[in-house]
Amino acid sequence: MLSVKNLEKSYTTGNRTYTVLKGISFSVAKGEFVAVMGPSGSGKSTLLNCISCYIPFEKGRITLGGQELSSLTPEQLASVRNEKLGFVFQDFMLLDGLSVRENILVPRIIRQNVDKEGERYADQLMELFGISHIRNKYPAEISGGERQRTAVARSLINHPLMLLADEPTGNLDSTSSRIVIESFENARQNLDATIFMVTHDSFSASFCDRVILLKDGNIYRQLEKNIQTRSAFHDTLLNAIKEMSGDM
Ligand SMILES: Nc1ncnc2c1ncn2[C@@H]1O[C@H](COP(=O)(O)OP(=O)(O)OP(=O)(O)O)[C@@H](O)[C@H]1O
Repeated sequence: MLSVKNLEKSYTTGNRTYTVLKGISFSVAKGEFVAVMGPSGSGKSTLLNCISCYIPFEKGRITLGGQELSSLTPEQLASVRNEKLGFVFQDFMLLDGLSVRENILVPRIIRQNVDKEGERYADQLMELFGISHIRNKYPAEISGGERQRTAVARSLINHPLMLLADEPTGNLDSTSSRIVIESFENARQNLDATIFMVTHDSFSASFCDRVILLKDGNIYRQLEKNIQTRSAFHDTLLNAIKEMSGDM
C-alpha cells in the first residue's frame, strides 16, 4: 500500500541547510493501523507532509498504491491528494455552516459526485461511528469527539487508499480520544481502511498494529503489537519511549 525507501528531506534557512529526515525506510500494508511517535522536532510532521504530497523531498522514494510520487507532476500530486488520501487533522477542519452530514459529503461535493451511493455511504459511516443522531447538527452544536468522528467519516467518503491522521486526538480529553481511536479501529475492521497516524499520545498509539519511533530524523525502533493486549503494548511503548529519551 505505502512504501517509503531511503527518504531524505532537508530544509534551508538563510544559508544553513539541515537534514530532517535522514534516509527513512518502512512500509504499511493494506488494512494496517500504524502510528509514528517521537520527540518534538524528530521529523514526524515532515514525514507526514511528504507522504501527503504537500512538500517535495530530495532523495528516496515514496510509493502509494503502486504509484511513485517523485515521478508525478504537481497536478498529478494534487489528484493523488484528493482522490487517494483521506485526511484527519488535530483541529477537525469542519465547515461551520454545514451540518454533520453535509460536512461528511464535502469531498464528494468537491468532486461533483454526490449520488445515491455517496449519500448511502455517508449514512453508513455515520451509523458506524455512532453519529447518526447528530446528522443535522452543526459543528458548534456538537462535542470535540463528535466533531472528530465526523472528520473521520469525511476522510473515508471517497474510499481513499489510505487515511493520514495528524495528532487526531491532540485536542480531545481521554474519553473522547478513546472513542475517536475506536472509530479508526472500526474503520479498519469493517472497511479494511489503512491508517497512518502521527501522535504524541502513547495511549492512542497502543491501539495500533505497529508504532514507528522516530528520533532525530531516523527510525529508532518499530514496535509490533502482535498478540499483546492493548495495555501490555502500552507498557511496551512507554518503556521504549523512556529508553529512546535516555531515561533507562
Ligand atoms: N518549513 C520549514 N522550514 C524550516 N525548518 C522546518 C520547517 N518545518 C519544520 N522544520 C524543522 O524541521 C524539524 C522537524 O520538524 P517537524 O515539524 O517535522 O517535527 P515534529 O516531530 O513533527 O515535531 P512536533 O512534535 O513538535 O510537531 C524541526 O527542527 C523544525 O523546526
